[in-house]
Amino acid sequence: LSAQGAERLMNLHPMWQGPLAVPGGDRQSPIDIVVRKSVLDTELKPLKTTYDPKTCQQIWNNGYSFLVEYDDTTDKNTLKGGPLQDTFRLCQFHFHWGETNDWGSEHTVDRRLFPAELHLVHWNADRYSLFEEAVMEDNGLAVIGVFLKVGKRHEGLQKLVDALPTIRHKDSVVEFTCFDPGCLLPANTDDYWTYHGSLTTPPLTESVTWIVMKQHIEVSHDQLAVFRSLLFTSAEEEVQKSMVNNFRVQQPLRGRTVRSSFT
Ligand SMILES: COc1ccc(C[C@H]2SC(=O)NC2=O)c(OC)c1
Ligand SMILES: [Zn+2]
Repeated sequence: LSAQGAERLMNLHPMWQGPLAVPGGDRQSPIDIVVRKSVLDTELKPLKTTYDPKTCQQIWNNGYSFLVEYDDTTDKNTLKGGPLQDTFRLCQFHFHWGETNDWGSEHTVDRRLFPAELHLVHWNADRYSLFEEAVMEDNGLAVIGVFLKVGKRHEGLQKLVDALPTIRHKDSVVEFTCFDPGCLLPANTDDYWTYHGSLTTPPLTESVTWIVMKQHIEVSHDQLAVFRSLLFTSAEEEVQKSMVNNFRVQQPLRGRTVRSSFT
């Protein structure tokens, strides 16, 4: 199925579109990254991430995806460098995936779809005191995107996969501790694309500096199948809907430049 096919399919799920036109929406996400149109920026620094697994708190199903949340009241989990001037704090990570391995990512690279995409969400702790404030500001958030491919089993992911059956329904939460989000980053984090965009779910605010890794990570078919066993619906609802295709379709570039840290 082509990206267009996935797009047609996506339009069956209006909830993922959110308002089609966002007021002044000229920096919406996700986008297709056209590699040959990206511009090398030699000023881009390597990413610097410091994550403390002990600050992992809980994993929960929010009815869109599942989130792993961290204590972001101190500077224990930080993202610096790359395109960023300030220090950003990790607050959560989550994924987007398809109903089959043929699609599922939000960003595409030369129209190539991946089966899933990881988002590590950070907020600008130098300028704001709360995530909720930063979400509304144009330099408020930095999200690292990592593509997933189906291949060998990801040992570090298994602890998270084993917790998913305990949060099958929307709004279920369980304690989740000692998880190092760094284990989900690819070996090479020096090569990435970066551009200014938005949240990919409502409220779609244009507050995100996107950092999309060139190198993907691999997970097994069975691990990804467990993602698809989650449900969009809460326990009370009579019709249960499996949590799949929770991605937004690519948005117009509107003249933006995608910079690359590599040639
Ligand atoms: C009210 O604040 C919000 C709302 C939604 C999201 C999640 C979106 S944004 C992304 O990258 N992927 C997603 O699914 C968020 O994340 C920073 C922040
Ligand atoms: Zn996301």
